[in-house]
Amino acid sequence: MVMLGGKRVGQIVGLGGKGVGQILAAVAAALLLRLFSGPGPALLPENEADGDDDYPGKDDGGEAPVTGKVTPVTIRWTNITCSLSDKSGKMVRFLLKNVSGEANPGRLLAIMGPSGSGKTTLLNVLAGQLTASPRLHLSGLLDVNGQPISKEAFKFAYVRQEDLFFSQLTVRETLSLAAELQLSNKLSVDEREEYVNSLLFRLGLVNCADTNVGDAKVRGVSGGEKKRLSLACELIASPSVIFADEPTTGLDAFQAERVMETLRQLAQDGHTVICSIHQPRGSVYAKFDDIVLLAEGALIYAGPAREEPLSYFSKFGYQCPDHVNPAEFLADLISVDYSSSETVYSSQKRIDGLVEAFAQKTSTIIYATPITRRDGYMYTTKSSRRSVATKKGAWWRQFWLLLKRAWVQASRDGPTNKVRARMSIASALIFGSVFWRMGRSQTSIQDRMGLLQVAAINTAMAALTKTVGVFPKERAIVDRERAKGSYALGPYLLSKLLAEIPVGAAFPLLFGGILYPMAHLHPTLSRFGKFCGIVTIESFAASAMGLTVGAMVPTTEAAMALGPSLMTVFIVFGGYYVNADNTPIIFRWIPRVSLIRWAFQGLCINEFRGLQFDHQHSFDIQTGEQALERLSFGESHIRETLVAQGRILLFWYCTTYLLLERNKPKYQKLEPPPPDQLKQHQKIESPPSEQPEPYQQLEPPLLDQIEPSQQLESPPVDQFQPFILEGL
Ligand SMILES: Nc1ncnc2c1ncn2[C@@H]1O[C@H](COP(=O)(O)OP(=O)(O)OP(=O)(O)O)[C@@H](O)[C@H]1O
Repeated sequence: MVMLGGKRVGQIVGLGGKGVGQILAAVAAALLLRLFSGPGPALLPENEADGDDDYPGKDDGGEAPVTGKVTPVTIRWTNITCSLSDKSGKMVRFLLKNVSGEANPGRLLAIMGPSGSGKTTLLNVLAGQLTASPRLHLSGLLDVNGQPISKEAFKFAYVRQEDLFFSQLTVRETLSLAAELQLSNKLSVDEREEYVNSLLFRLGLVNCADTNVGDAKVRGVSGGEKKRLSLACELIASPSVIFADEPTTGLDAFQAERVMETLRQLAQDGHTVICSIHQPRGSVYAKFDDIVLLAEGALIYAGPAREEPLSYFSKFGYQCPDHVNPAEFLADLISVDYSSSETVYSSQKRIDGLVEAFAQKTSTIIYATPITRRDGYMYTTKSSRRSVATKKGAWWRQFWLLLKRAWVQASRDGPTNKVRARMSIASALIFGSVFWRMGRSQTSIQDRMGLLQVAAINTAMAALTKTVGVFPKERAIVDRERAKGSYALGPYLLSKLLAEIPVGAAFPLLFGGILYPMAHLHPTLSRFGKFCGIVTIESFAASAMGLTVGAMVPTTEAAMALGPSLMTVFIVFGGYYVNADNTPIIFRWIPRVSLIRWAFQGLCINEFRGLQFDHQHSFDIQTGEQALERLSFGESHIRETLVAQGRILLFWYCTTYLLLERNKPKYQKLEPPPPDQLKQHQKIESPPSEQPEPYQQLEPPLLDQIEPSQQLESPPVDQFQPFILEGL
């Protein structure tokens, strides 16, 4: 039995006591989705779909590292160039220009630079996470422990700027679930719990462990705690390298410091930590071991942090005044000052000079340690990001875990559920008042049709807007988790479908339960039951359509615009405004796929069949069957409309599946650098040195020490002294 947070999933989802019918339906749906999702992970690259992980000692029968152990990884990047072209293929600008550097285990490297300087781009390139675009061209070399690698060749964690979580789960539940999904059967329940506790402790999350993560609607943990939770989730698989994109953004100084301290400690534990950061305060800067300074995509400095960059720039006459935060000094030094045309010119000249100066010595990266080749320790592409989905039984295991999460998220989301309940009650009361206790007069026929049409529209719109409002955000989380190989798409979609049934059914039932007696619709219990069944299925079909819309477009705003527009088309062809028999041939297919039309048709058949109306003239409608004839619904049955709605629901679910599968994140390929740069690279790499040399002492600055007020003026480029680091 799957355990999480001390509760049995079977109990939580409440499937056990709901009867065989639900279970059979669940199994049938599972098999269907299983058919679509195939046996393995839905997202992993093909070359990862077979074989076992490679890890040191595997050949000796050793165990794969699971938790806690960190394999040291040195990453070196050389001549990374990223350019952007326009639609015609003409290159328009460089995002990164010949950037080289190195990150070592046990050290915290900060990529610093002004906004738009290329920090995130570089971080993404190093993590192999630069989103693919036909307009981007990326070249360069990336080595891991001295070996050229392709993507995903080492265990890495990527903590992104936005922290995305399921808001209704507590910190502990979030971490436990991530551990269960990622560690699969590698640890026993007790070991896993212990590991989660140790992570909570290590990242200072013990105090908020049982607090909901929260979101914009309901306050949960603080921004800093969220960031540390992101880190904790990423640390589960014991990554060698941790990438963090602007981890302090949006945090107050205290929280920012705590997050950076966590990163520093992780570096001290043996991880290679690389983060991008805009302008840290002095105490944060003091935590960095190495820094890379970027301006407009070009390298201005790469090497040890703290005093070294200050002494490096002082040799060009840029002296950091006493008691000034070095990070601020460096930020000012490499930023363009837009206050006037003169300052723009002079600051740009200064930056160009510094870029030029560093480029002249770029073959001499001034790191303290050389890369040591770990022979016989060849990383392969089958690394940490293997999915548990390839293991036997993993599909069902993922399904139950995700079902539990989806249920917790749906059932605990009090604010959303309250709003939905209020809206259902309010609209039922309004419609019930407008169509209060309809009689059997001739005019009541039109009223009945009008009411059934607005009931169908209201139900569909409520379900659609709820789904498009939340799904794009959830999709971002799921995309990230799937990119890590945590689970396949099939179990996710099926668990979501099943978990949302009880909550999703509650609102149309509430709506029907109030409206039906108020409007005095066909007063038999079985008709009332069928009315509720029709609107409930319609609500699920509209939700499924909302999922497709959410999977189709990138943002909630776009989904909010597209979803209702699409629904309007289905409303027009919903059977009330345009008679099915009068629909132009080219539009005949629309009523067939309109969930509004099938719901309306089902509701009309349910309401009118067997009803007698008061009549005075021979041309009056006397029976409900005659009314149905006028709508061209005379021949059909409720079962037919339910089957049609079921088909529509299935269609939207399958389309969602295919879209999610197709729109999975794709990353830009790193091409080898052009031959001239490659030659340069080979020159740097060979012969490998025995011992690193400290970089050669720079010539004394040609410029006299300048006054602090003049410090950020640019010295003439030709006066820069190139300096050579030998021995790499
Ligand atoms: N896919 C892309 N298409 C077009 N432009 C891009 C793309 N990716 C990045 N850029 C541009 O490249 C530049 C560098 O972006 P990047 O996000 O790396 O900067 P940054 O230093 O991280 O900035 P910030 O500190 O503001 O986050 C920006 O001008 C950005 O607009």
